[in-house]
Amino acid sequence: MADFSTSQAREEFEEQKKVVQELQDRLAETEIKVVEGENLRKKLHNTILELKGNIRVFCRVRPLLPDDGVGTEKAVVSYPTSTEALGRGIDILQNGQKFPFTFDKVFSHEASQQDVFIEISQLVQSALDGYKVCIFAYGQTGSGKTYTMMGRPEAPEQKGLIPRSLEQIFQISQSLKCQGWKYKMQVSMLEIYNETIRDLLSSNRSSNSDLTRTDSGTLGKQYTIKHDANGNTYVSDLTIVDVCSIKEISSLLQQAAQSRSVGKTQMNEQSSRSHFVFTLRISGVNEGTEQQVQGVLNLIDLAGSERLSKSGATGERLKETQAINKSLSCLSDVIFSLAKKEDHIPFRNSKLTYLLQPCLGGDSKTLMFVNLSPDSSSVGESLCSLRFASRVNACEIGIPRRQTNMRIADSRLSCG
Ligand SMILES: Nc1ncnc2c1ncn2[C@@H]1O[C@H](COP(=O)(O)OP(=O)(O)OP(=O)(O)O)[C@@H](O)[C@H]1O
Repeated sequence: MADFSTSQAREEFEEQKKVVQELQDRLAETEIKVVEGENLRKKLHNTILELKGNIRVFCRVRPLLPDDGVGTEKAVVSYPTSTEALGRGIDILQNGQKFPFTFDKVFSHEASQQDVFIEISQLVQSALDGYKVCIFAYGQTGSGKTYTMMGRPEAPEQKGLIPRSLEQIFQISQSLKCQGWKYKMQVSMLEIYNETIRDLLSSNRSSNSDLTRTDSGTLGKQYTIKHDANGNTYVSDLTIVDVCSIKEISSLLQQAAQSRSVGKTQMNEQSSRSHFVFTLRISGVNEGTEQQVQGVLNLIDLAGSERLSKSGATGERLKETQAINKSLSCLSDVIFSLAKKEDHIPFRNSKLTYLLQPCLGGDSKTLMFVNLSPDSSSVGESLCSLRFASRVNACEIGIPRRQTNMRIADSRLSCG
């Protein structure tokens, strides 16, 4: 009797074990399918957006910082969990009222630099395939634009999108060598400060910060923005440096960081008061197939978008804030005109919009980050930024075009 019940129990146990194993296998299969499904969703989503020609918008909320002050930690930001809005929605609470927004992607304060980079790495890679790519960060002072774009280069896991993108580009260009591809890379870096372009890689810039704050760039240099028929942008007299390695770019980034104007406002100790534009031009030639590609990667850290009343700026700082507000309001004029499909788009109204013309009005793949501070005292600014970002997201700028041709056809054309 005892033997019978033991063997029955063993059989039941074996049966249960089989069921558990089957369930585990099915779970593993489903998990793989979910990952595959998510990858497919991302790919289709990207394709749809490319076909629609919209500017993509990613939103990123930074963590609360000790400097944010006591009483500002009240939760004003939340993330909807519904299937449609998961990972794409953000709700802002102001005076008991909830304001919902949806973007292509929303990163909470928990997102790491790597999490953010994974989402843009495909876009970065397309610069190597011959596309013009433009990524810019918009948001109030201290909301995490520079952290997102540059990060803290001294800590590897906190490196931002610029160093990560460049590392990826160099890695992939190396691995494409065996397929016959050779790439030439050129870097330029500029800032727009009080409506004046400054060359951040010029070797003969004045080191006197007061002088450089008020002069019109490096002496005798014009820095005129020009667009050619292919939608490529050039800035006259701007230093362009050939680069062969990530190490070379890193030292150029350091040089540029030292040259950047930084000032103090009530909102951020080390507030960057200028728009920073990093440009990498990529020319690729395939020795085997004679194919040529020309891509551009523009990475832009805009100056803080806070309103005058909040920044507490006076004197020189007030002038800067007014200039920043002017160029950012020109940017929003351009965005609104594009959204309304007006015949005339006022690109020429500011240096920033004229420089960005091919990214905003042309055939680039453009992505905007809207950065937010999570503290309750920033809720008004956050709403302004999110409303602007929603308009940007709705803008159709055209279908991205790849700049590629055959070397033979090219040389015939130039001979003829
Ligand atoms: N995701 C994040 N994780 C950790 N710290 C962050 C994050 N985002 C921003 N910070 C920190 O918050 C502070 C302000 O960020 P940051 O300087 O990037 O703001 P900003 O928007 O670029 O300001 P500005 O307009 O003055 O350039 C910095 O100390 C930065 O290191």
